[in-house]
Amino acid sequence: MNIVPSKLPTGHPKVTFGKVGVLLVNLGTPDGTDYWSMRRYLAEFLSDKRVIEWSRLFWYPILYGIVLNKRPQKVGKAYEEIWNKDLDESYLRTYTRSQGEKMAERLADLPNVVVDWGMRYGKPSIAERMDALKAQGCDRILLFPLYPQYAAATTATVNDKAFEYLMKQRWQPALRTVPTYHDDPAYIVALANSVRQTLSTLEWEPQLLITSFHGIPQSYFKAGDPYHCFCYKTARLLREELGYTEKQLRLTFQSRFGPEEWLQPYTDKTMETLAAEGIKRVAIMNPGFVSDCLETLEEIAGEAGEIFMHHGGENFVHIPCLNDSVDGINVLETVVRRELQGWV
Ligand SMILES: C=CC1=C(C)c2cc3[nH]c(cc4nc(cc5[nH]c(cc1n2)c(C)c5CCC(=O)O)C(CCC(=O)O)=C4C)c(C)c3C=C
Ligand SMILES: [Fe+2]
Ligand SMILES: [Fe+2]
Repeated sequence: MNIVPSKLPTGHPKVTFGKVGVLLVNLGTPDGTDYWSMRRYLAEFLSDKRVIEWSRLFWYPILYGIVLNKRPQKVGKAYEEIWNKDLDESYLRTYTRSQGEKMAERLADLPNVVVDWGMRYGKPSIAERMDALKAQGCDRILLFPLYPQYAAATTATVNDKAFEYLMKQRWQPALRTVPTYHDDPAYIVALANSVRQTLSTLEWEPQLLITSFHGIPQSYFKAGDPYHCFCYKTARLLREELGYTEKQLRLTFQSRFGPEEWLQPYTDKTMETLAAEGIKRVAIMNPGFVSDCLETLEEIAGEAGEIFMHHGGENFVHIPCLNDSVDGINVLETVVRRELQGWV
């Protein structure tokens, strides 16, 4: 409920309150595939201390001297291959917007709840959308980093950014952050349904299902990041839900960046050796990604498939992420309604 401005004493600043905001936040994405858009995006992303933990004194000369000169062109070409040409944006932004819109429809029975969406890097920024929620009278905000498996490089940096915004506010909204939901039954069932759905369209049967998660450096894992265990738990629960044996489902880690050792087994290396093991029909999915994006469409559906076929594979299918499917929104709605308890 908002105080009607006409009832306020003369000279009293306008006050709005009484609503609850739900802010969905994904990683982010460049505004375009050109050099400068890519460079701006990568500079913001790769100067985040939660993403690259090396000392700034060591990392910045490499970032500004080498990475930001070469990588924008290379990665821009990869983005071009998976760009949503209809809306002139990446699919990550298309799906995140659609998730926000569909979530708002699902929560229509809660008239005091306002749903919005934003990105950790690039636009729309977390600060911009938190400002917009406040302006609409949200004095409580549920912040939902869209990562089923908590990691410092993803969930924590979204939370950091929201708290950084709060540091500058005179009237801070109360903030709740959504915890890891890697073992939520709604999430596991939705993943299993997506596997069954894709496999039902095939004329062949996979010998192996690979669950490929984004990796993190080994050093982050050794420093206590729980991400590794959360990925393994998701994969185990999915295997049990599907009724597969341990041989029928394998977990791998993708998207290595830089010279460090990352979590293993690596997805690309695994794809090279499967056929030699006698595994020639493979399905692969990315349970850690709420939306399809560069890392799933280009690196897995594209590159990983090519590696597999080049090394003797015969059949390959990529199972899409949950995206804005009915099941995908069911998962997000289940988590949001649970975390809103006591506020609505
Ligand atoms: C050290 C670098 C990186 C860490 C650690 C990292 C962790 C991490 N990332 C995701 C999800 C996504 N990453 C995406 C792209 C991407 N990731 C890195 C680096 C690290 N990620 C880079 C440099 C990039 C940009 C592309 C590139 O230059 O290779 C994306 C896709 C964004 C898109 O617009 O499509 C996602 C999503 C997770 C879940 C994670 C750790 C758990
Ligand atoms: Fe990443
Ligand atoms: Fe673990």
